[in-house]
Amino acid sequence: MKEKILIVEDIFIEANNLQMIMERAGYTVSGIAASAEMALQMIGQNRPDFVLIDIYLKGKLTGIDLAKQLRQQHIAFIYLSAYSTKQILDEAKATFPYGFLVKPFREREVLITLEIARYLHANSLEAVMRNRDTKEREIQPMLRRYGIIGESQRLQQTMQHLSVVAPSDTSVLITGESGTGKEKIADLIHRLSGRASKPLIKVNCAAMPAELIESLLFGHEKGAFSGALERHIGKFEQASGGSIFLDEIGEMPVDMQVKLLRVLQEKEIERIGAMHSQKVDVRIISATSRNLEKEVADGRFRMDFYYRLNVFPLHLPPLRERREDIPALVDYFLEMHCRNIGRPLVTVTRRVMDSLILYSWPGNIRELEHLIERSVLLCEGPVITQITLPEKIEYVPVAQEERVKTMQENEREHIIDVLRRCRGKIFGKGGAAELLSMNVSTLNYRIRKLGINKDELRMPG
Ligand SMILES: Nc1ncnc2c1ncn2[C@@H]1O[C@H](COP(=O)(O)OP(=O)(O)OP(=O)(O)O)[C@@H](O)[C@H]1O
Repeated sequence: MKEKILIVEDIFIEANNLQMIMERAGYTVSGIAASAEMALQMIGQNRPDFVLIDIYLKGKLTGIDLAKQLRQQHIAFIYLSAYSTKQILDEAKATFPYGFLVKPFREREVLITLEIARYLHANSLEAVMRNRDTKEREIQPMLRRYGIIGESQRLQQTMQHLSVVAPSDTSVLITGESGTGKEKIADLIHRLSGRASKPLIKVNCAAMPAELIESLLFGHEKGAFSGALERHIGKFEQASGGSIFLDEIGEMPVDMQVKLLRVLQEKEIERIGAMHSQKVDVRIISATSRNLEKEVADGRFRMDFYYRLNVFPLHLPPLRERREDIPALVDYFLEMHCRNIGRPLVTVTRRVMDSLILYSWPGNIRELEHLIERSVLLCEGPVITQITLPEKIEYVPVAQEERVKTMQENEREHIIDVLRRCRGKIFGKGGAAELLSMNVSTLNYRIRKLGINKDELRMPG
């Protein structure tokens, strides 16, 4: 059975025409709403899979207003419109529709647009992450496309939370040590939000001179202070309609925290020297490597500001707490840096990989990335046989032979063990899939993924 579709269109003949097209193609039309308000009511009673929305509607809300709400509810939508100005088109794009149909449309066009929309919706990062059954299989390539490497439970949990918050306008506070990927995650939140077509403006709060912060963030009028030779548009205005990333927010001086709090509450800014304040529509994503709760307790960070920023916290664990991600990250950076300098792929020996897994990575992923980049440049053959880790920094005090096996290594060994017992038989009675209570395709996928080959199935010795 195909999806349920709600049509939001105030011209009866057009709505009726669409309904016929949909039903002929086997879709169920769950209703026709003549306004956005009516549509919201109908969605509350009977949730559709897709909504076709006319942009210009009777009533207070436009189709674009409705779309913003649908995005928050994770319902896919396609716009219908007879004409559109550049401004309307920009606004529509910012809501990330799954399609746009220009009236008058032909049946074939409508059906193809819907097919493509169904595909996009089913394959969006968010959809994949929401569907627990497909997660195992599809989440990695999807995250990889966004340059996020790591299969550890800890990282996956953070990504799950990210997929929930990204499409909304909620303020997010990303915490984690330096180099854990906070900026990368901020990029992803913006790209997965309805604001993706608008700018993401990044501000490093630690790098701004205290006396210039206000003018850099909010802007100033010409002549507002000596040296203000021209009008300056601040970062908040530059981010209009998009997001602002306040990195190292823990470094923000207390007097500026008060001013920023007002911006968050009133959604208004005032250029220095301006007569009036003005509205801004900006989503705030902030990050810190400090423990802000401690900063609040010590009186260095305002509690009210902290709570405003921390509506949705996302934590990135340090690399030493997710060592199982190290091999995949090493391979990723090896491939990336070899490609960058146009040389054939190099690998590392098992011994080198073990030492990388054991190291404590105080600089986290950034440190690992730089080390691999350096090693690729220095390596002359196809294999890196030695990597010198910084001397001053201690190895984790676990002897090599006592190293705790990663979950992947355990899984790999367990699957090999079972396959040996079944003499390589995977499906059918007494096969490995049955013994492991896994379905055959999942087992085959894991075998490929873990790089298990036939030679390993021979009994040792
Ligand atoms: N999961 C990941 N997969 C691949 N690369 C990653 C991942 N996370 C971070 N990186 C890379 O590691 C480097 C550091 O990441 P990023 O700058 O986002 O860290 P950060 O936490 O913002 O650091 P800082 O607090 O010092 O600003 C970047 O080059 C980034 O692309």
